[in-house]
Amino acid sequence: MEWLLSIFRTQKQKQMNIHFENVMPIPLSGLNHSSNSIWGSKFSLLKGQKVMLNASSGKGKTTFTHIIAGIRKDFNGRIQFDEKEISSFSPEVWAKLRTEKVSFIFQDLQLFPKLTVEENLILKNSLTDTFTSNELKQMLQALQIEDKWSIPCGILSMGQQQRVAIIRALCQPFHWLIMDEPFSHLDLENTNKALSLINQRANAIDAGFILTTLGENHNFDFDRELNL
Ligand SMILES: Nc1ncnc2c1ncn2[C@@H]1O[C@H](COP(=O)(O)OP(=O)(O)OP(=O)(O)O)[C@@H](O)[C@H]1O
Repeated sequence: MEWLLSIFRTQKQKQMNIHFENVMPIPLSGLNHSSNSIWGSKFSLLKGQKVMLNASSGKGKTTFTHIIAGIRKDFNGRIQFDEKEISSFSPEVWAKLRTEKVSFIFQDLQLFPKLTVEENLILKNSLTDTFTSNELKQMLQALQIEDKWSIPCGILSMGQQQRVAIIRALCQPFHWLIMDEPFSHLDLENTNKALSLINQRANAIDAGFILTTLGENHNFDFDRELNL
């Protein structure tokens, strides 16, 4: 790793595993899937693993992330967070999970466009008081957008917005960080910096992450590669 940010406090947590059994989204169930596709198969993602899900457009990357986020329930099969089946979770359980255990970067980012970078970050960070203002600024600096602190997110470039969304997703405790094509508007240098930041934060808290991509090269040694 080329640089290290010193703000990430080491925090050991009892992390969770994710188990998949014969998961098949209903809209994709009539299609042919390759023999190494995760759809319809049985596998587990173990705590702390760094996972890449690589598939071409339309294969179901977003569907996969939305199913894990509890946003979509139109699938057959079972998914368990440790021994608990996610289809049984109430909205309250999902809300607690999303604050404390699973963080997401959705493809459409879901930033508040009229709010500044600072306001977008503080809104999320204040739920768990994970970082100080100064630490947030250091993360912006690490991703070369420190001059955007007071700028409304809606007028940033897409690549700048992606970097804000990445930092925002780090502003909570998590066992897993799920990211749907988070670097699609970033050049290689910024992709490497962002992935390094994510990895440092994940390592500090023993967390894992799942990153979907369209097959771009990442200068990173993933523990596991999944296909659709
Ligand atoms: N609710 C739905 N009803 C019917 N078909 C759907 C539904 N949601 C997704 N699909 C279909 O499932 C397929 C996978 O969509 P998805 O958005 O998950 O792909 P993706 O791999 O993320 O694509 P991209 O890389 O272009 O973002 C597409 O053919 C899409 O039209």
